[in-house]
Amino acid sequence: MSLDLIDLTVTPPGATQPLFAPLTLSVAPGQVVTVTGPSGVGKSTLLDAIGGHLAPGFVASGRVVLNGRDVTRLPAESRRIGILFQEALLFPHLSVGDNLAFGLAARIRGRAARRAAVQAALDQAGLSDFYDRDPATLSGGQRARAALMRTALAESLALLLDEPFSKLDTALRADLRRFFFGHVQAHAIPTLMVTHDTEDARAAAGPVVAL
Ligand SMILES: Nc1ncnc2c1ncn2[C@@H]1O[C@H](COP(=O)(O)OP(=O)(O)OP(=O)(O)O)[C@@H](O)[C@H]1O
Repeated sequence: MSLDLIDLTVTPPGATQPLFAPLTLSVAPGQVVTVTGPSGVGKSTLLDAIGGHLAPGFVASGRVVLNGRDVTRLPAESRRIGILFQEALLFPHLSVGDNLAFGLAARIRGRAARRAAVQAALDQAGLSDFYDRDPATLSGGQRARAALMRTALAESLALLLDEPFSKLDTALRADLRRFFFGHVQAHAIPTLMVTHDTEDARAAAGPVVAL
């Protein structure tokens, strides 16, 4: 799987200039490209444009190509690009485990096999006993970990991460980086990560692009 951006940029509502110079970039299968840049330059907006989630009034130009297919005009739900926002959201009406199982149905057949895959991810995230918990009862850090694991398990053709590890304490952060980047590599998922954390970039071990 590969992700290609061709002359991609975004102009905010009412502005005459795009936020950043048109970006052309190839993300190889399993590669993690880190995106940095000053506050307000448009890093989160770039991820929104790639995922097809731009807020009303923002206009993108250029192209987004996934596995050689131009997805620029496709709605977000047809792109199969997974996004992990800074404010990690879980579905409030599902248990933590069912949140992680969401999206697994197509890939892993059988309830027991799905439950085992989810439990393994929860164990990895230090959330072993959380399968049946209501997401509303989790701390911010626990929610961030669960959302990270849900994103890892979902069947995405590419992943976009916005400060994915910022809410986690140091020990867990190193563990989850290892898990997440290992997962991305094993499944050959091209990944773009916005971060201010130089340790994140080092662990990702891919190119760094400054907007
Ligand atoms: N509704 C809007 N109308 C016009 N401009 C907007 C609107 N919403 C956001 N912007 C501008 O879009 C720009 C890009 O914001 P974005 O959140 O993508 O930046 P960022 O690089 O991710 O910043 P940070 O590192 O602080 O999260 C900002 O300069 C912001 O002022």
